[in-house]
Amino acid sequence: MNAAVRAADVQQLSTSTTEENCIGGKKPQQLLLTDDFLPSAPVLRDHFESRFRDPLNTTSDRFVWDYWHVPNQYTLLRTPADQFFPEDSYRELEDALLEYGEQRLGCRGISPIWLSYYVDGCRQELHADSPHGPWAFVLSLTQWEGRSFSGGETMIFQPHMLDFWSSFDPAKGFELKDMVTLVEPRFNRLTVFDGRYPHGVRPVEGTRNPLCARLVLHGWFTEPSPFFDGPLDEAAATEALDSVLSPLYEELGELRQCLGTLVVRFTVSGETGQVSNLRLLTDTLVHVPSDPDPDRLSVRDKVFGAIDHDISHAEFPPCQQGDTEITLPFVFQ
Ligand SMILES: O=C(O)CCC(=O)C(=O)O
Ligand SMILES: [Fe+2]
Repeated sequence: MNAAVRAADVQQLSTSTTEENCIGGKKPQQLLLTDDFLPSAPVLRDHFESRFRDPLNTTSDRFVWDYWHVPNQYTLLRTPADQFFPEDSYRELEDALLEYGEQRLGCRGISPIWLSYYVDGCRQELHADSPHGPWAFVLSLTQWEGRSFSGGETMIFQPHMLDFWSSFDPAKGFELKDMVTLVEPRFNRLTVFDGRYPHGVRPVEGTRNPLCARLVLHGWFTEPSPFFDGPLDEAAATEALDSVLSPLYEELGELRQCLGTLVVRFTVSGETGQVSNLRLLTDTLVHVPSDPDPDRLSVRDKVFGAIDHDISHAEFPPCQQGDTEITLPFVFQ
């Protein structure tokens, strides 16, 4: 088996699973890949190269790199991307990430973006980033094809590693590829993953030249928050939503413990105020393993069922100007 994933291999969120629920998926999402993410990626790459092309040129803009070394944990060179790139190029990058976050993840913010390069000896050992936001991202500017180093893949614990014994097979050997998913940082690939899973960057070996290094932009999507896209008056919509959400939150609070973020999106008809097209945008909801529920997926089904039922029956005020899309996150912590 090839341990590296291709974009096509990555799980897509199913929009329909159990008979009673319309929303929901069998498993939480862990990894989302988008190749050819940013049209201006070559411009960013060119800018990086222009700063290193002449190693004997000592203008002050060369002195922006932090050699970040935490013994046995992190070794890489990094700089804040907003100070490194020209304003226009940086704006394009930030806008594309914000748009992706809003449309695809229901997250309205991003953390400050780092630009990091990895030459021989650089790496990130296993760690988890849960406080930073529900999704970590890595946008690669690495010339991956024809690279002169080994390593450099993002490695992410496979979910069964956090529930080791229930899937343990004593008859089978077990190697790195069976424990982690390796994602190649191909040029202009956006890798988005649930940073709560232990993850890292495999040691880069073989080049000391920044022009040949692993080069990535990275950070976190933050602020899962409700937003409204359409003509419905936000104050009126909020009032209608609140009357559904109070009992729903109470109901969800009584369920067994879950951790993660669910984001749903639905359409409110301008004509009738009724809800349709309720769907799940993202889902990282996991059942807390120490909670003694023999059927560990059932709590997810209960959550989906409650949200589905209550949101589908919400009544919004009609709005002559047309339909409104509402995005609504549920954060379980
Ligand atoms: O560069 C990567 O692939 C992962 C980066 C990461 O995990 C981090 O910056 O926390
Ligand atoms: Fe990380």
